[in-house]
Amino acid sequence: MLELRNVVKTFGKDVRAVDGVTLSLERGVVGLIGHNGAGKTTLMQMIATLTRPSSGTILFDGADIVARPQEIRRRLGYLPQDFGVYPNLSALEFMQYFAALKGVRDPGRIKHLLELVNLHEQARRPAASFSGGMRRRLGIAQALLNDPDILVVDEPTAGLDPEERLRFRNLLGELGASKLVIMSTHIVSDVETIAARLATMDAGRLIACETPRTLLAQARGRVWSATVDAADYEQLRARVNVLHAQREGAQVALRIVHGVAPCAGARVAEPTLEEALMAQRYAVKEAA
Ligand SMILES: Nc1ncnc2c1ncn2[C@@H]1O[C@H](COP(=O)(O)OP(=O)(O)OP(=O)(O)O)[C@@H](O)[C@H]1O
Repeated sequence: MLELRNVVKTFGKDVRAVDGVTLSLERGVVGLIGHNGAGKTTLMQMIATLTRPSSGTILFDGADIVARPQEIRRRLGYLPQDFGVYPNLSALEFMQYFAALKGVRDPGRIKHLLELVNLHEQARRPAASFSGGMRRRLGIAQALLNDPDILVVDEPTAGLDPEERLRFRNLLGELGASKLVIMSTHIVSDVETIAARLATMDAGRLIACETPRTLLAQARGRVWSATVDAADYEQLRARVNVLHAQREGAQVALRIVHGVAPCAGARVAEPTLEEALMAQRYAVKEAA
């Protein structure tokens, strides 16, 4: 469906925001994970045809989207990181406004989408009174007006409370059954139950794009739990990658990623997905 071949985006002489990304994506939710500045937004903006690659190719169902951006625009929904609503418009008016801009004439579609994002009961309230989560759900509803095949959402869960997060996650998971949904986030738990694949980026590069199952399998045997004396902790920390440390009186309970047992008494632990991603990051760094 979507194919990126050696995509590069540079800003000025020094910044390689996206550095040679090659990636092939089909239907389902893809979580795009990376630290601040990893290149997620730039990559998504190129897919959304809001900025052009400096080099490389992006194909959507075989069509080059740089040469023919309309091929993907017709079938794309995009929710930018800094999505804003018009405070004086109600949710219904907002949707009517965007439906008119996008040439969507079916009023039933607006009703359906407001129900889908669970805003139908607040449809006549001005958006100024909406919470962050409600605003973002309205953003998803407008991105779905044209019934897109590909939905690109840039950090939609930032600043949401746990309940809104869960609601949003479930909504994107449902949409992933019939569409390619690309969602960037810093927070692994936002995508771990819904993502078919996790694409990790670091300094513009794609580290890997794997299923959660593969990531966990790769990390198995490399994540350890251990409890050490606080006095030994500093020394150990200088030698191995510590994922988590919790002080318990004179001792420290640790989760560690390491190829072999990191210290006496360490036990192999079942990795969480977040730990598996960190283990992958360390493995790439060590190989470099
Ligand atoms: N218009 C621009 N001009 C110059 N540099 C830019 C521009 N846009 C992005 N960058 C730089 O490119 C790099 C990647 O930025 P990008 O916003 O894509 O990262 P990100 O992973 O989305 O980060 P965040 O999680 O903070 O949104 C950063 O070093 C950023 O400063």
